[in-house]
Amino acid sequence: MSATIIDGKSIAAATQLEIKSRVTALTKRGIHPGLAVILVGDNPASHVYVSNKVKACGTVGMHSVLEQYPADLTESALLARIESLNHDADIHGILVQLPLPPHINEHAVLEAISPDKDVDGFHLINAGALMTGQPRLRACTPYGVMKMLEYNQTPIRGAHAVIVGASNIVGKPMAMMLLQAGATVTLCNSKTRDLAHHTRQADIVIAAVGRAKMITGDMIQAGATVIDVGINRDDNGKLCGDVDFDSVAQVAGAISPVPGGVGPMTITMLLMNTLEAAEKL
Ligand SMILES: Nc1nc2c(c(=O)[nH]1)N[C@@H](CN(C=O)c1ccc(C(=O)N[C@@H](CCC(=O)O)C(=O)O)cc1)CN2
Repeated sequence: MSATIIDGKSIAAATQLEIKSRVTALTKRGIHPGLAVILVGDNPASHVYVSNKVKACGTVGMHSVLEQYPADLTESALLARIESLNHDADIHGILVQLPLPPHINEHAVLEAISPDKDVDGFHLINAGALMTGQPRLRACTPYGVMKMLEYNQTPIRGAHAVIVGASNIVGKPMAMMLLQAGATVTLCNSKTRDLAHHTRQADIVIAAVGRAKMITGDMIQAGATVIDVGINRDDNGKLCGDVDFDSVAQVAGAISPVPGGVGPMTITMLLMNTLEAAEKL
């Protein structure tokens, strides 16, 4: 293996130290940043993610509340709860864990969160602000990827970045952040013809397509930086990303692992957004 490992766990720990000192300073001024996390239903992975988010709040000295509701919670009851949190002075960030049960309209829920407390950065106002180059609260996963590229000192201005996966929560905001930082961006999707033709031209590859190990070493330019956003299980049930780590690490200049890469940064940037929302007060 020749690639440098971009260690999300240690970048997350360093970033959390910075967040902690800003939380302490803000608390001394009488504002104690607070996050409300809402979980509807019993998706086992979501349970792990929300409890890790609440635990991380404790690590940096933030106030948090975890609200868990059964899968048959009505959409109107959820909207009413969000409206009440929008007016709660102790809460600076509101997060509704996705996915939601199918009977609840995800768009309606995300738009119900006050844009000033939308620490996921999914509200139309925050997505639009990012798109027009005036970022407010940013989507946590791509925000975390930007931090990882910064720590790795990956040149972005003038680089060609290829993103595989065009979701609203990762691919599209990722494209906007890289564009804003001066990259030339190619945004691929599941129907892109000859995907390898695109990825082979990239200085930076962001894999966020949700298919285990689909980006292989022969698809990567020598020396490229490869960030793996995927969270999948391989045939043996082992956690893996969208990148075939062993073959890609032979050719890439730098690579992020799964686990221990983007995941811990997603949670850390949620803390950063909550802090920034409280600081804006
Ligand atoms: N409201 C939101 N819902 C979802 C988001 C989101 O950003 N906001 N993203 C994903 C899930 N997610 C955060 O919620 C998330 C996924 C994975 C990790 C993580 O730390 N993964 C670890 C591995 C964990 C494991 O062992 O299973 C890693 O990669 O090291 C953090 C957050 C969908 N929903």
